[in-house]
Amino acid sequence: MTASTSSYPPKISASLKFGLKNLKLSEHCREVIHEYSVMLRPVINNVFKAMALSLNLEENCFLNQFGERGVMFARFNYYPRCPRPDLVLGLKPHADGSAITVVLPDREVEGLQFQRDGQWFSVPTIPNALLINVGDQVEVSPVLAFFEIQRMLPRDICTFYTNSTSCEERPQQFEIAGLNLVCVVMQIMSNGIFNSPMHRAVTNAERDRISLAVFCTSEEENEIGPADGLINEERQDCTRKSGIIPMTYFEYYQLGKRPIDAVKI
Ligand SMILES: O=C(O)CCC(=O)C(=O)O
Ligand SMILES: [Fe+2]
Repeated sequence: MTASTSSYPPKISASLKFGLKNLKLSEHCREVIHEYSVMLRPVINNVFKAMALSLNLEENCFLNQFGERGVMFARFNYYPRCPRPDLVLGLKPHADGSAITVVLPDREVEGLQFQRDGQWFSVPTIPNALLINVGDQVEVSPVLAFFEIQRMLPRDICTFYTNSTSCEERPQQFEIAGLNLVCVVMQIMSNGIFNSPMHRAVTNAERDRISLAVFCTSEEENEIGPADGLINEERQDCTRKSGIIPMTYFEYYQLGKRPIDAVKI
């Protein structure tokens, strides 16, 4: 599997369309993804620390729950251009099930939108920036932090995108090392203070759009609970003890439900 062009997104072999289930990552792509995940770790650590400090908590309290071996899984999204974006679902409204999600949005094409007060707002493109979706503090506005990074992913990582331009075909997503049970960790660890915002992705009439979302979830065996200092007389524990949801994230997704609702008391 090789990138056949230096354009962004690159054109790829049509054979990918038939073999997504059996998709084997080339050695080089594995290395790139690994390198990217290693580079993300200090970014993630800093975000967790900043979130804790913003609540006047001990700076490692979220990080400790996330664990040394927190899990990351990557989703490559490809949204083919469509002459009637109004008729096409890009990525339907959802809240991520991760603790935090690091999104590498398309450099040039907008498409990601967040909901506030029932209205959708587009996230502007900022070249060479990562978007960290850490939920919103007052239940209405997403807190997005943009981190300039020195370099973007090498382009051939994009060989995993399908190359359909048909708007009948739903945008493709596939995961690497996906999880079946996902917990809405951040909302739980912060006892409902940071809420994961609803967001969606829309398609573009003229241009294809791509993005890479890396979902960071806590170590699988960790039991998640509100951080010390966040439960008091005014604010009781508002989630069930274990953050694990008894149904898979994607079953909720299909039903258009929010997984967090399953663990709220
Ligand atoms: O395509 C995007 O910019 C966002 C993708 C996203 O929200 C997701 O994969 O969960
Ligand atoms: Fe998302």
